[in-house]
Amino acid sequence: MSENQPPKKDQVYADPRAQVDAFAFDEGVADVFDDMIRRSVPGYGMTLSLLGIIAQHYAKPGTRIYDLGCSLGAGIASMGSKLDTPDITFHGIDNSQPMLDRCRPNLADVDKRHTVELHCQNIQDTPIENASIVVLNFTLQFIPKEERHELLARICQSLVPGGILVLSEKILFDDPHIQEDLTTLHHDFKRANGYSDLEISQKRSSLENVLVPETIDAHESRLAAAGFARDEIWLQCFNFASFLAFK
Ligand SMILES: C[S@@+](CC[C@H](N)C(=O)[O-])C[C@H]1O[C@@H](n2cnc3c(N)ncnc32)[C@H](O)[C@@H]1O
Ligand SMILES: O=C(O)C(=O)C[C@]1(C(=O)O)C=C[C@@H](O)C=C1
Repeated sequence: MSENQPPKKDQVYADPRAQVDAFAFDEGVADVFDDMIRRSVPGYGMTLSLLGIIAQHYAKPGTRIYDLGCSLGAGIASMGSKLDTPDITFHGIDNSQPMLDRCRPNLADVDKRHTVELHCQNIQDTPIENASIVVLNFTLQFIPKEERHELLARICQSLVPGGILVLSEKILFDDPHIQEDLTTLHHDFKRANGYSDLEISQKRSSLENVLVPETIDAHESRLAAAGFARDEIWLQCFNFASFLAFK
C-alpha cells in the first residue's frame, strides 16, 4: 500500500510443513496485509472507495473521525485524501504495533489536509468522543462476542447528532445451504485470486475461534440494543457485508 514499495505477496499459509498457529496481526501478516485482505475479502476495494464518498457526506466540521482497527491506514487514506470538511481530526486505533509501524507512510496525502493521530491501543479501552464517523472495517469480528455490545453502545453515545457508524464484517447465514454455498463462493474468490487449496484451508483453521462472524440479524439486534435508531446494509459481497448505522 505504500506508494514507494511494490505490494508484498501474501504467502503466510503457503508452506505445507509450517505449524498453523492461531491467526495474529504480527509482523508476518502486517508485512503482506494489503495483498492479503484484497485477495481475501470480496468487495474490499469497493468498500474503501465508497467509504470516501460516505465520509464526504457525514463528516462534520469540528468533529473526530475514528477508524477502529485501522491496520495500514487504508480507511483513513480513503476518507481523508479528498475530504474538504474543515477542522477534522482522524484517530486511527490498532493494537498491532507491526500494523501501526507501517501505517503513517500510507497517510501522506491525508496528513497534508487533516490532523491524524495514531494510537496503539485496544479499541475497547479507547475513549471515543465528538465523533461524526466511526469505522469498524472488519474489526468487530475479532472482539469477544460478549464484549461487542459495550463497545457499540460507547460508539453510539460518542456520536454527534447525525453521526454514523460504518460496520463491515464477515457474516454467517442461518440457512445451512446458503452458508455452505456462500462459503464455497468465498473460497472460489480466493482461488481465483491465486490462493491454493492448502493456503485456503490453513488460513481457515488459523482463523477458527479468532475471527467469530455472526448473522445479519445478530448484528442488527445488537446495533438496536446499543442505541442506534436505524441501520441498513449498503454493500454485501458473498459472506461479507457492511452496515451503515445511524444514531
Ligand atoms: C481485518 S483488520 C482491519 C482492516 C482495516 N480496517 C482495513 O480496512 O484495511 C483488523 C485490525 O483490527 C486490529 N484489532 C483487532 N482487535 C483489536 C483490538 N481489540 N483493539 C485494537 N485493534 C484490534 C488488528 O490488529 C487488525 O489490524
Ligand atoms: O481470509 C478470510 O477468510 C477472511 O475472513 C478475511 C480476513 C478478514 O475478514 O478480516 C481475515 C483475516 C485478515 O485480516 C484479512 C481478511
